[in-house]
Amino acid sequence: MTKRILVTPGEPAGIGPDLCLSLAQHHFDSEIILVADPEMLKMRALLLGLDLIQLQQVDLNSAPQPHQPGTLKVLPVSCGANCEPGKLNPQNAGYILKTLDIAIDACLNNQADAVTTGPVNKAVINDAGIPFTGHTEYFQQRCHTDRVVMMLATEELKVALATTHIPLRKVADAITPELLEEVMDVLMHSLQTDFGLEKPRLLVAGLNPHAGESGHLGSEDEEIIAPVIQQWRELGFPVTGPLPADTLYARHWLDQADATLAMYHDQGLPVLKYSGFGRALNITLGLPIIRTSVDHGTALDLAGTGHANNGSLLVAIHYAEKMAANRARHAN
Ligand SMILES: NC(=O)C1=CN([C@@H]2O[C@H](COP(=O)(O)OP(=O)(O)OC[C@H]3O[C@@H](n4cnc5c(N)ncnc54)[C@H](O)[C@@H]3O)[C@@H](O)[C@H]2O)C=CC1
Ligand SMILES: NCC(=O)COP(=O)(O)O
Repeated sequence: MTKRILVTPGEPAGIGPDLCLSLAQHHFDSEIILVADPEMLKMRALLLGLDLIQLQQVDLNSAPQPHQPGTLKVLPVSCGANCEPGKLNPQNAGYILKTLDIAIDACLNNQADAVTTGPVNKAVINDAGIPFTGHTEYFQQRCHTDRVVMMLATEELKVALATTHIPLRKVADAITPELLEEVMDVLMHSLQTDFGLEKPRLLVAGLNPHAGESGHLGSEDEEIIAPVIQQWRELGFPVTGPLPADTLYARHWLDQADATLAMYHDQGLPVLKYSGFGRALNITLGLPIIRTSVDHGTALDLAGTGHANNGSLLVAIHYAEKMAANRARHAN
């Protein structure tokens, strides 16, 4: 059956709208629907010389039809405020969150099979007076899910994160046995069900330099991370660590693993972006719905220029399609 994927362009001043417009030129087996302001899209299309694309308004009660190149389906949501490429406007924060809410609700109500999100600027949403740390936490909250895990992935490397958008100063306190147990549960379950890895080979990074150097450079590695790893090893899973993060991301170790778990955002993601920026996707594991996303930010400098690369958005949509088909197979 044809799947329905909702795509939110994210920050309207960024490259999200440009990338979404580029989808008209691609083939998808599923139905692709942008949840966005059609007027904003038309203005961006004009700027980019893509104004021949037919924008078709849809509602979610119709049966999904495969994507037709040259056309784009749009579920209309009005920006309500001025929107210039490259210029953030806090007055559009409500619009951005509304597109996410519509997409989340449609998935929760089984009117759509997955949502793929474009990048948002977290600061401008906060500047509008709305506390917002990221899609990951927003989807967790809106789906009433106790624990989710952020994972960025390419064909060759999967990097999951134990903590997401918190200040570095708070990371060590956040690494508790309870957190790690929950993160490992979500991660291992998703690697098994969504990625078909029966016994995932996982490398877990330590928190401190040299994984604590036997306790001389911090106690978290031995006292908190190692016992959680041991629990999984006793269940027969090939989980290795805590490894010094610099060693873990060396080819020697990665060649023996299906996935890696980093303790914080900037421990794992620079490696992923160095090796695969532009062809990676971001997935929120543990949600009742499917959410994939791009591996990059709003790139305000490129909005409206035609120089933004849509590789990651294509990967994120294709992966959402794959996950939706997988879940439908499991459900039958
Ligand atoms: N999924 C999301 O919503 C994400 C949002 N962000 C947000 O994006 C904002 C800007 O973040 P930055 O760290 O500056 O990262 P960024 O990814 O927006 O930009 C970093 C550099 O990469 C380039 N770049 C980014 N995407 C590109 C693309 N598709 N094609 C070609 N070049 C591209 C940019 O021009 C810039 O030089 C922040 O507010 C951050 O919170 C960042 C990552 C993910
Ligand atoms: N660096 C990836 C990132 O921060 C994405 O955050 P989110 O908005 O997907 O939660």
